[in-house]
Amino acid sequence: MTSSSSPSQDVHDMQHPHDATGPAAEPHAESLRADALMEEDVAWSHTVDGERDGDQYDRSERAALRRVAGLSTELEDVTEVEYRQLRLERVVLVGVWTSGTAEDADRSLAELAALAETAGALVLDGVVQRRDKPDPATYIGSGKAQELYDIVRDSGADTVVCDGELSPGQLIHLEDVVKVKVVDRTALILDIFAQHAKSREGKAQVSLAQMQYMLPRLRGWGQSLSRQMGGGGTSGGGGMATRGPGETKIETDRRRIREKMAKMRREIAAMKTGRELKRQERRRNKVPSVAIAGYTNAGKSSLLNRLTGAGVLVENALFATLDPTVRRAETPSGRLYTLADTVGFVRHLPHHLVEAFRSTMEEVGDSDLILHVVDGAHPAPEEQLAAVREVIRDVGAVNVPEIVVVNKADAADPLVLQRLLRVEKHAIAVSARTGAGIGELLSMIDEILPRPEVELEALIPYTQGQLVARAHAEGEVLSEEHTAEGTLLKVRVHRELASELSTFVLATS
Ligand SMILES: Nc1nc2c(ncn2[C@@H]2O[C@H](COP(=O)(O)OP(=O)(O)OP(=O)(O)O)[C@@H](O)[C@H]2O)c(=O)[nH]1
Ligand SMILES: [Mg+2]
Repeated sequence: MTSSSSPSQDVHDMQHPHDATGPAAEPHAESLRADALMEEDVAWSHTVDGERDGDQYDRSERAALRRVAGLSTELEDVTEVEYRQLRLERVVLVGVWTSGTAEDADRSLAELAALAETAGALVLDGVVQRRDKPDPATYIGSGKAQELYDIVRDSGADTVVCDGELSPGQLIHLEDVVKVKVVDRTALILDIFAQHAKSREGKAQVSLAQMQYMLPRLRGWGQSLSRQMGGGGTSGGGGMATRGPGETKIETDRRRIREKMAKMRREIAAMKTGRELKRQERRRNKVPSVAIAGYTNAGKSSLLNRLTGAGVLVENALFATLDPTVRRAETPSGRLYTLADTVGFVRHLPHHLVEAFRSTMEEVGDSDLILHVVDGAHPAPEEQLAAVREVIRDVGAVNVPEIVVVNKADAADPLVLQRLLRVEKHAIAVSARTGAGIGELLSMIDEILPRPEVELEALIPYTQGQLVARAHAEGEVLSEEHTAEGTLLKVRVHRELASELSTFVLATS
């Protein structure tokens, strides 16, 4: 699998948000290789019309579904009720700029805008206030909050999104001033994650993180909840002040949420065991693993597609990928390895999510090599590199070798590329889109991946064909000759396989 077949990296530059109804958009999951190694994967999906594949259909479908308001009145669905409420439509962004340059502040707000758009919102306006620290009561100062109210009223926004994590009190107070819903960056990211998670485990993790986030804020948002459940009557319009009889109800809700969280944790632990077993299986087979990590939207999935020809969802949206995808790949010298796509990083990833997605991160920490993808065309690639490394360090993946893959070389400023390549030891500029640099990247991977430690020569009888197959799959075949007595192999293998081959070995070196 080299760069020869690479479907549709570009399709998502064309916007086709909610129109996935035509026959061309049908998911075409074609099981090309049901490899035991990759059992945990969904079937490889292949692009049929050069434009869309199953995953992408999925994504459009998810986006379309999101707009259907299906509010349940069951308490079991408490998180769903609350989070459906979070469906953003027309938003105004607000940030507090405490340190750094004005450009830093603008960039941070631009990223918030991208996040909001990814969540399906229309961004109407954005304001930044310079302050030493956020106002303890209303996040931005009270004068600014009034101005914000004017902007909200004039623009017809229905939501304010703050560029930070706000305390429950700050959310309530600011809502009282601006008279529309106020959400913070954390809630926004959780919302995006909730929209994108696909696997059972991913969904469970996100919903656990949402509950964790919600628990201390239940009082504020609880009003809509009691409205949902109390058969109406208590709602008092704008503010969040009406509590009264809901107070004890909130207590009950809290308890039920805690119980649900405990149950969820147990379920997640069980799912984790299953995944862990598969990972061990791969490790036992000594298949080296490569993890693709990097800032969100850097082009990780595009790179995976380019390297393996897998039809993974690529989208110009943040957090398009939320479930770890593992594919098999082969080095130019014919060695097999696994290549894992991972969830993107973002600055100030909500803490609950770092916890929740520790599993993906563990995959990164556990790998033999990290391909750290960075968007060379981004205005501040160094910042992205640093932000990602912080998380990698957080999960203890410090001793894994890393290749910095500076992607989007086709669109990047050559000077920026030069600068990055000079600073980073193991770095290469590539374009997942055009394929430039991919050949060299493959050779670099080949060089760095650990090699099996035993080199031997064996004459394997034709009745033992499965051993020859394993030598190819798990080892590195240096030469192969078909003689009258059997297959003469010069091969480099790991110890276990070496001992299984021992009866046929002619020479070891
Ligand atoms: N110009 C250019 N654009 C690219 C290249 N690689 C990827 N892109 C675009 O960058 C956007 C993001 O690509 P993805 O592969 O989805 O990025 P990702 O890192 O997987 O993103 P998340 O899963 O959302 O974290 C898409 O619009 C791609 O078409 C490249 O080499 N050149
Ligand atoms: Mg992706």
